[in-house]
Amino acid sequence: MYAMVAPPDNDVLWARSLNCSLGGTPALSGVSIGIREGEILAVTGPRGSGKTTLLRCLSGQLTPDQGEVWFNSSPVHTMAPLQRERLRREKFGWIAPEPALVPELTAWENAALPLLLRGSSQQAAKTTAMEWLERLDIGMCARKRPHALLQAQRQRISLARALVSTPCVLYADEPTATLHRAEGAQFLRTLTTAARSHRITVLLATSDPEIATLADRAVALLDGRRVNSTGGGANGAEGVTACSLSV
Ligand SMILES: Nc1ncnc2c1ncn2[C@@H]1O[C@H](COP(=O)(O)OP(=O)(O)OP(=O)(O)O)[C@@H](O)[C@H]1O
Repeated sequence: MYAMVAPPDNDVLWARSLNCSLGGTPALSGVSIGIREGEILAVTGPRGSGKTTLLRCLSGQLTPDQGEVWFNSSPVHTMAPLQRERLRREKFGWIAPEPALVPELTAWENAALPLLLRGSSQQAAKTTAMEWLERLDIGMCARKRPHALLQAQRQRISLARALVSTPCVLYADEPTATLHRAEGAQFLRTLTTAARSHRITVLLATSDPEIATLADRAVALLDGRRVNSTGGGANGAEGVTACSLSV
């Protein structure tokens, strides 16, 4: 008999024995993971190792074939689709490898979208979006449309859009994949600093071991399974430095 066990109290996200097949391919096989509140956790592994699938299962975008996903004390794996959608909208932020912005909207309008969709007034949404653009060093781009911006600026706008409603958890799926190395490093410092100063938990999927060192801890995947972790930022030393910055 399979007994359902509640997750540990100090884990904001917790998953047990996730199995997930996509188009007949086993993308995750028996993956268990716990993420503490405020932690920046890197999920590492080569292309096709299951990082995106794990983030999608943990964020309720994908229901695993087997296994449990808990967010605080709520079982995500048994939620109805509408409940999961509300959870994603209200508690989670997502940033993808490509900055998928609405081309007709300005930078601040793109960043404000989650607030407008939640019913915030135009003025309140604009004020908050502008604050986030300033914090992420792209205040000067606020009135420009995506086509007039550099890729690194566009990706910062998608970061502002992901953070504008101060989510509990930010899922960042290879967020620097389309940026040059130096831009990517700067972007990640901004992301981790903003997350730490607002106590936002981060799940950062990356195939780059160097990027994983910015995290507090790293878990590694290979062929859809957990393998020995490859480190993460020296017991949070990076975090201590970043916390002193005022983003
Ligand atoms: N929509 C899909 N249909 C069929 N197979 C898929 C689909 N999406 C992913 N897969 C397969 O599932 C496995 C895990 O893919 P996933 O995208 O989670 O890995 P990843 O580590 O995030 O890789 P990448 O860095 O390339 O995104 C791979 O074998 C991949 O080919």
